[in-house]
Amino acid sequence: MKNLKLGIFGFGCVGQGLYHVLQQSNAINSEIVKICIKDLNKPRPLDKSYFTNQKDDLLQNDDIDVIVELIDDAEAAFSIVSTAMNNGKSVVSANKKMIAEHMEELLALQEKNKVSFLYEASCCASIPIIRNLEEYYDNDLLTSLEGIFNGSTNFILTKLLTGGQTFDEVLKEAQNLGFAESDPTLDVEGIDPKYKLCILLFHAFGLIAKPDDIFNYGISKINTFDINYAQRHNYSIKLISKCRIVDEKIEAYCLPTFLPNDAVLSQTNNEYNAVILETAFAESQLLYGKGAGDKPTGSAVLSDISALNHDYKYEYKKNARNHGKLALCEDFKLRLYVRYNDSTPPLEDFESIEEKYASKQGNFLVGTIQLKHLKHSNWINEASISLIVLNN
Ligand SMILES: NC(=O)C1=CN([C@@H]2O[C@H](COP(=O)(O)OP(=O)(O)OC[C@H]3O[C@@H](n4cnc5c(N)ncnc54)[C@H](OP(=O)(O)O)[C@@H]3O)[C@@H](O)[C@H]2O)C=CC1
Ligand SMILES: N[C@@H](CC=O)C(=O)O
Repeated sequence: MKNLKLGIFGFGCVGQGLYHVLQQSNAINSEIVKICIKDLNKPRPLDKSYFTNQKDDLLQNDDIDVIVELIDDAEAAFSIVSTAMNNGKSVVSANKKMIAEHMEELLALQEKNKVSFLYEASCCASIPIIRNLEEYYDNDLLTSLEGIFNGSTNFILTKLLTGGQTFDEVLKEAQNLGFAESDPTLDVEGIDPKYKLCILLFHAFGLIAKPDDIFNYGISKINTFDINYAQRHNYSIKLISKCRIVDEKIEAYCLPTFLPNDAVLSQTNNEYNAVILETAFAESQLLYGKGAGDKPTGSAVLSDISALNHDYKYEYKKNARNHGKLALCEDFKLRLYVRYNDSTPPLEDFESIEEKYASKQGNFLVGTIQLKHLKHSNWINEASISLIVLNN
């Protein structure tokens, strides 16, 4: 077995999680050579000699074979990862924003430099979804992939539905536990799970989608009125990311969704994530595990480092096979609950309205709308509007 020499960028939640996991695992032979962080004055649980704030101490260091990128700044991460690959080093990353925004450049860098770039931890943290999509679901029978791809929002929704705490209190708890992004807007507005959806869409179907092309709506406007609606109907509320192939087109979105309490995804609580895959013959399959947190995420990073010991690379076979054949589409229907306090949303945007309710506490309608009308409307951004998908 090789003795991999690691240069780690970032020693926050995930960096420290990886350190603990590496200490406790004897499955791989690796050594941390240096750790690059921003602030040299922060107290650290390791000897000072490990740390530097000079990226070239790692990137230009011939003793380092593998760069492990675990920082919270996507643009700095892209520069680090690009330089590392151009210097012939393999890279492991957990940075979904950077990967979703730069997928094409990252593919070219791997190709040009003949290095490996692995990022299992970027999607649903501890759930081994990317390598499964690459290896096990390497066929044309996968038709859809959906699930809960964000630990912080699932933690918040679980606590809000249980009652007793405000949105801000639960968000703070998710931040203290290390689940939330440094900018938690990425979590609560459904942007972080959309980045993950872009990555998984690529590994599932070979389509590179830009984050801006996929519609997302967050959970920040969900209030007691919506929670009461869910409880009256025996529903949970989950932030669902979904993509599926219909007639060589891909329908994809990330939206809060009411689900019956006995649905599999309703049983996925707190920081747990779940992915449901639909295939032609195996039918429905479920992957479940912690979607955020130090050691669960560190464990996925460890698995990538271990894969490098065996010279593992993603082959992106579906990209080669489906290149140019599939495209995102926006003309599909959603059954939607819309809660509003002030003015009624423009009813002409809807194909049909099946229920309209008004009271002193709040108003809602249930209707069917095409994604293209929803995505391009302005009224959905009003502070008093909340959107939640209702499954049939
Ligand atoms: N937290 C989680 O549960 C998960 C996080 N991720 C992803 O992992 C990555 C890291 O997240 P997390 O550990 O939570 O973040 P933290 O905020 O806890 O830690 C970030 C670390 O990055 C360092 N850093 C920031 N910018 C630079 C830079 N330019 N050069 C060197 N070091 C830098 C910081 O240094 P300093 O210590 O000096 O401030 C800090 O050590 C992110 O991309 C995140 O999206 C993925 C899955 C799960
Ligand atoms: N902020 C993210 C961390 C893991 O990707 C989340 O809450 O899921």
